[in-house]
Amino acid sequence: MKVGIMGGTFDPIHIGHLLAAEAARDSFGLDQVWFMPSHIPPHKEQAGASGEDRLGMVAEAISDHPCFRTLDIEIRRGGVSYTIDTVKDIRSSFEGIDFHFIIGADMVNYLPKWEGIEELVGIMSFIGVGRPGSELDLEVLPSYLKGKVLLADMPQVDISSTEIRERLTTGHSIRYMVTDSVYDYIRRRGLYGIQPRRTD
Ligand SMILES: Nc1ncnc2c1ncn2[C@@H]1O[C@H](COP(=O)(O)OP(=O)(O)OP(=O)(O)O)[C@@H](O)[C@H]1O
Ligand SMILES: O=C(O)c1ccc[n+]([C@@H]2O[C@H](COP(=O)([O-])O)[C@@H](O)[C@H]2O)c1
Repeated sequence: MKVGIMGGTFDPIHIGHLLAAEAARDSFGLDQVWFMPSHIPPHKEQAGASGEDRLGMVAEAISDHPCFRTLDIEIRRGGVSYTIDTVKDIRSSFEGIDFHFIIGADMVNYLPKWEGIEELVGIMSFIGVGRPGSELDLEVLPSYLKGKVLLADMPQVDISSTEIRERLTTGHSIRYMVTDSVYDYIRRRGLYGIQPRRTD
């Protein structure tokens, strides 16, 4: 079985994440994609929403896709979510699965700085997708990453969780940047500084 892992902070999950996962699934015939929110993201500020809410939003966003699942291993483990630790854990729990880690172009360029990256590429490959604002040039990657990053075509969307949080705190619409179900979750829970309110 071929599984893509879509790791992220998902603060909140948006359509860029969903398109990336679907492009990877479609391009490489993945049987499933597991969405895995980090607890504390490495090399980035701690998320604004709790792990429970970020996992809840992910579950809402992917509920209608037959091949998408959530994976709460990093939220449960706590601490800083280094991918090398996670991959070693899941490798022993899910023997025989061929794992591919899905990342946007910004993360492809950042791969050489990942903890234990040389060991990590010996365990699994990466699927990279384009993202506006980040040049995707595999030629500039160090030799140990050559052939380890496969590319999936996706319609590029210039959306980030940062922009969504900023729009919410300044009272602007985020409709269509996230699924309706995520929008409802944010309103129901009063996340990112908005007043909680019923959505029914
Ligand atoms: N619009 C997008 N297009 C393609 N890939 C994306 C897009 N947004 C995020 N990704 C990728 O999804 C993964 C998880 O991203 P993350 O949850 O940090 O979202 P983000 O929008 O980059 O968040 P933030 O703005 O808070 O930094 C990363 O590999 C990232 O490159
Ligand atoms: O292990 C690392 O050193 C590492 C460094 C940067 C990012 N990652 C992982 O890459 C995924 C996307 O990261 P982010 O910061 O865009 O949410 C997420 O699963 C992170 O845990 C992992």
